[in-house]
Amino acid sequence: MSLLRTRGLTRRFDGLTAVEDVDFDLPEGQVRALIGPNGAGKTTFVSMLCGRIWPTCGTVEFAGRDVSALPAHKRIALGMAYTFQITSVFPRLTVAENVGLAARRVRLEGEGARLAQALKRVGLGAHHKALAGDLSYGHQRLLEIAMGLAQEPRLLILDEPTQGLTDAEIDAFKALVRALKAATTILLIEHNMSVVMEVADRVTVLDFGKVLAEGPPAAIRADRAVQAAYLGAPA
Ligand SMILES: Nc1ncnc2c1ncn2[C@@H]1O[C@H](COP(=O)(O)OP(=O)(O)OP(=O)(O)O)[C@@H](O)[C@H]1O
Repeated sequence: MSLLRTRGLTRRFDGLTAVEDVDFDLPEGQVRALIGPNGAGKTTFVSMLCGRIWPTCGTVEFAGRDVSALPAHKRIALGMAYTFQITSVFPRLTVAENVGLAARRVRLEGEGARLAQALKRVGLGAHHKALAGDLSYGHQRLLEIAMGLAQEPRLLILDEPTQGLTDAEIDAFKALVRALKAATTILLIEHNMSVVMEVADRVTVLDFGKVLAEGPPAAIRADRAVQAAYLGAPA
């Protein structure tokens, strides 16, 4: 059974259709990469999954339930966690306080061991007392992932998690995704193809708001239509 499913998901902004009629199925336990050229509709699509923006039409189902009309905090309570380019990090709180706040959003008590574990998993264990705003950009990205993990989600949605990370941090991120895989379904928007090739079970390609291709990473990389979309040329 799909943990996440959309049918006919569409979003228009004024005259522009950012996401058009997307049917998407993500089985439990899978790591799925969502890729596509700039402006393809990736962030708009995942924003509708999370309830950050409303679709123009279409449905989102999560864990067998139609969540299309649920606001974001109710989807989080059902087990959907997401990161959107450090938008949820409070810079004047400590790293530990940020993770504790994230856990309490799903009414999980911020009990020390679990929160420490979330920080350790992303390699920030030694930084728990630091002010979040004093962390490097890459560390703030990792903190946001720890905040998601502290919610013990069934589905973790990551919007460009490796953007701004150093090579060493990217390697740590790849290891983290492999380690999480047994317990958490992951959907990640990713521009770095080495990350996609190494961690994704399957890849969905969006282009002009529509699904252009879906399949295993190696097949997607070899797909002429996908290559053409990135070059902006017809296949
Ligand atoms: N709030 C908005 N108002 C108007 N147009 C928008 C809005 N948000 C997104 N768009 C447009 O929708 C299209 C898809 O944007 P989106 O950010 O979802 O693409 P993306 O694939 O995530 O791009 P990128 O890889 O550059 O982040 C773009 O043409 C964008 O300009």
